[in-house]
Amino acid sequence: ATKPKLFYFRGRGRMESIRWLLAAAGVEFEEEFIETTEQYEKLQKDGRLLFGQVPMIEIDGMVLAQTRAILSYLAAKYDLYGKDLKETVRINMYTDGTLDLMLMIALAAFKPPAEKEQDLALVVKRAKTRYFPAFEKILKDHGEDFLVGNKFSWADIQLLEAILMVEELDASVLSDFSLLKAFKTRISNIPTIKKFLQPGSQRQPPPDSHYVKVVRSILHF
Ligand SMILES: CCCCC[C@H]1O[C@@H](O)C[C@@H]1SC[C@H](NC(=O)CC[C@H](N)C(=O)O)C(=O)NCC(=O)O
Repeated sequence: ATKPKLFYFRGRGRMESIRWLLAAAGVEFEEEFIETTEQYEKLQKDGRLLFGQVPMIEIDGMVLAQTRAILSYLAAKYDLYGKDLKETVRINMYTDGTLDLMLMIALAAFKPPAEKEQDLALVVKRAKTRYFPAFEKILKDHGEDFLVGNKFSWADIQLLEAILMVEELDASVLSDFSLLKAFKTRISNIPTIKKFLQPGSQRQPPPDSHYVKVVRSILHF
């Protein structure tokens, strides 16, 4: 069978959570990195970008857009989406939260230095006062190894991704969250994730000025 193919810039952005979900599910995927306006405009002209936007992924004979729609499809396809609707809605709540937090980081990369610093300080504050306390409580109340139904799900994958991303901004961010520290170790040791965390995997590095320049030049903003 042909592997899923991802179309995005050579960076994290909105595509990184899709890379994480595929990797955690043990699914090999290919990428076409959009580095020039010509590439982007060809995809648009060929009608392959629903709303003229990326992320776009080709999978199972479909051309999919919209990050959350893609993530939901993959979670369901690889049995990472709960055993019933009540578990699925919890997974959606948790992943909407971690996606909100990660998109704050992604967008900060495009701000001028002073504003970027303020935005990233706010990300760490939100993580420490809003998001991580919520997940610490969920783990405490639930008393299981995973966030939902004591089975590994998309919610666990994305929380680990968010924890690691915030730790890149402040390495001590989990100091007050002992259950999250244990969660991080546990989920990082899941073989498919452990492999994805090794150098040389398809995981993208934090956004740098080159990446910002390329995206700006392609999207003309
Ligand atoms: C470092 C991370 C990248 C930051 C920049 C990205 O975040 C977004 O704000 C823009 C890009 S991602 C690229 C952007 N894509 C989206 O905004 C998709 C939003 C959609 N709701 C989704 O979730 O997939 C894009 O194609 N824009 C062209 C344009 O709309 O005409």
